[in-house]
Amino acid sequence: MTTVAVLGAGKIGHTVLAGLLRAGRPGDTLIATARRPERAAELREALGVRVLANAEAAAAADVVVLAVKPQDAAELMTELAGHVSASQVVVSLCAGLPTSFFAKRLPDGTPVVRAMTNTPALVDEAMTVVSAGEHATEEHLAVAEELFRPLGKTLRMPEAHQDAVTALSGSGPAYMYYLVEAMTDAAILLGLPRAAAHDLIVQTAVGAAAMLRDTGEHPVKLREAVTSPAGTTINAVRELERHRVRAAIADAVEAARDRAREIAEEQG
Ligand SMILES: NC(=O)C1=CN([C@@H]2O[C@H](COP(=O)(O)OP(=O)(O)OC[C@H]3O[C@@H](n4cnc5c(N)ncnc54)[C@H](O)[C@@H]3O)[C@@H](O)[C@H]2O)C=CC1
Ligand SMILES: O=C(O)[C@@H]1CCC=N1
Repeated sequence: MTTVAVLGAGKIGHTVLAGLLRAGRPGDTLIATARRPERAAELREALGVRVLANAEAAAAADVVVLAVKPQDAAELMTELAGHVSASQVVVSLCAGLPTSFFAKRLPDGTPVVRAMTNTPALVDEAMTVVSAGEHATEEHLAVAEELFRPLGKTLRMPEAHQDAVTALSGSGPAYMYYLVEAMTDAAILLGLPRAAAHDLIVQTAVGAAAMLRDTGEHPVKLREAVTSPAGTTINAVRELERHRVRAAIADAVEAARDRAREIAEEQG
């Protein structure tokens, strides 16, 4: 079995490691790195994986997962100099950074896969999109897919789509939680107890998501089925349109995509 090192085991790195352990991967095939010694101790205790220095971790792994913030990636690559070779696969989770960012800092020919997952990996419901960099072959993409498959769904897309993917499914859970928060406020306005409102909204979100997934119906059809003539739902939909919520969502997703592009420019 391959050895996987997750460099920078913060929120998403920890989530990936925990998911792989849940899927039955032996702890001794996993390595984590952390900046602070307290974090390293936490990871050892919570996950039972090895926690090493970045260079040591990378050298010992077949698959090197980069899970630091994009702003910390260049420094990390300096630390890895001489410890990664073209026989390994580097999988970057860094928002915005193209595979070329890593390729020019790694030995010639090192395969780099750009991946974007999301936090529902915590409950094995992630959406992960993988894209091949210049030296990544079918085999390397398969390695990355195999890594993320236990955490939810995986999809291959050309790297050119990754900034849009980041804005959509990478950041997407935050938009869903924002909607839940807003609906909870609305429920409070209507006088519902907060705990009951939370349960109503969460089950409604879960039910609607299951309908989308299990029926395969177009969302418009599903919405129409809820919207009775001269009923209540159409009044709410009219307000959403009046407040230009559809346009606001388009602007929001575009702004996230633009930020991914900006990160790449800032980091060079
Ligand atoms: N949070 C999310 O939903 C998602 C995040 N990502 C990407 O994953 C990466 C990490 O994001 P988060 O986990 O949210 O951030 P985070 O800040 O929780 O995790 C990053 C971790 O890297 C550590 N770190 C930084 N430099 C290091 C170094 N040189 N050596 C060892 N550890 C180092 C930090 O101490 C921190 O614990 C980012 O590039 C982000 O774009 C990708 C998909 C989803
Ligand atoms: O907000 C961010 O930059 C990261 C990337 C996608 C989700 N979280």
